[in-house]
Amino acid sequence: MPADISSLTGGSLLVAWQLKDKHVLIVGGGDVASGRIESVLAADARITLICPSSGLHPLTKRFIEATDRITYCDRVFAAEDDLVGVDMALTAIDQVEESRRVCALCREHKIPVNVADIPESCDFYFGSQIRDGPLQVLISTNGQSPKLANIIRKRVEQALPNCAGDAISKVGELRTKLKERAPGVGGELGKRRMRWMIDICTSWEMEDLALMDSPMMDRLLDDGWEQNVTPNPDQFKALRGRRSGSASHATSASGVLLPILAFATGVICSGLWMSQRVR
Ligand SMILES: C[C@@]1(CC(=O)O)C2=NC(=C\c3[nH]c(c(CCC(=O)O)c3CC(=O)O)Cc3[nH]c(c(CC(=O)O)c3CCC(=O)O)/C=C3\N/C(=C\2)[C@@H](CCC(=O)O)[C@]3(C)CC(=O)O)/[C@H]1CCC(=O)O
Ligand SMILES: NC(=O)c1ccc[n+]([C@@H]2O[C@H](COP(=O)([O-])OP(=O)(O)OC[C@H]3O[C@@H](n4cnc5c(N)ncnc54)[C@H](O)[C@@H]3O)[C@@H](O)[C@H]2O)c1
Repeated sequence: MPADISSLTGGSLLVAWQLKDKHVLIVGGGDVASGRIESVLAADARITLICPSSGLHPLTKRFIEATDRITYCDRVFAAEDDLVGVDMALTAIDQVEESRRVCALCREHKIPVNVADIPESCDFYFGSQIRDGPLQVLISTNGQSPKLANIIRKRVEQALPNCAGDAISKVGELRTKLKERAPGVGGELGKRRMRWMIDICTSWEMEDLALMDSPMMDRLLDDGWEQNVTPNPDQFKALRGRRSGSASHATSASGVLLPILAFATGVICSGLWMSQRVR
């Protein structure tokens, strides 16, 4: 909590809106709309795009041709019928009065809306985005300077490790495996699970996490979670080394014992045979 609560103002709520299989209406098909399409597709939503074909940006055309997740309507926005079943609306048109009309209809139907040319009419703003697999970074200047958002994004992008997206994917897999072993929500088990994940994420470098494969995750859960320890990568390797070391001791011990046993059996058998012959 900040020392001065009165400083908690003047921002917007930063959330990662889950749009999977939701229905997004995009009005307009120009330059800005093509960027919206990309963002919405990345969120696994379905799109209805309304725009006369004469106004389509080349990138928008490519999106329409490349995926069946876009239902394309070659016409201008008509009326509230176009809003039936819509979970979110985005307008990116060059007719400000028409933008206001679409926005007013969305408000009537309680549909969250972004109006590219009128910030005051937006329920939410877009931001400059970095995507690397499951990693998503959004830079927002809260409407003050989109170009500076773009410049800052490029600097942040350079500062991020190349393996960040891979590391997150691998940790995601490990968390899923852990939850399969230790299922349930909350309680003491939940606390222990969270503590263990926090310790792994803090004691392993992202580069090491990114290199994990499925068998290695299973071994980390066997040697770490099951034993109630959080080995760092070096300790984990040493633990494994000791295990395989003791396994090879066993192998070498049996390698020595077996010939001795075979020899002894041979001596006994030939002794018996000899004694038979003597009789
Ligand atoms: C971040 C980004 C995301 C995206 O759109 O995906 C984004 N604008 C981007 C670029 C950009 N937009 C504009 C320029 C020209 C230079 C300039 O004006 O600075 C450039 C730069 C360029 O093109 O290089 C012009 C512009 N933008 C808005 C208006 C209307 C107005 O302000 O009245 C006008 C016309 C102004 C006029 O007529 O003068 C409004 C909005 N633009 C926003 C987002 C939201 C606030 C985000 C924030 O502040 O953080 C907000 C409020 C609504 C929204 O769009 O959701 C994307 C960069 C992506 C990237 O490259 O990484
Ligand atoms: N928010 C931002 O980041 C941002 C950035 C640049 C520009 N803008 C503003 O956003 C608006 C769109 O910008 P753009 O570069 O994509 O413009 P654009 O001219 O490339 O595209 C406008 C599109 O709207 C379509 N259109 C117009 N009226 C329509 C209607 N009634 N129904 C359906 N489609 C209709 C046109 O056919 C065209 O495809 C402009 O007003 C611009 O000033 C916003």
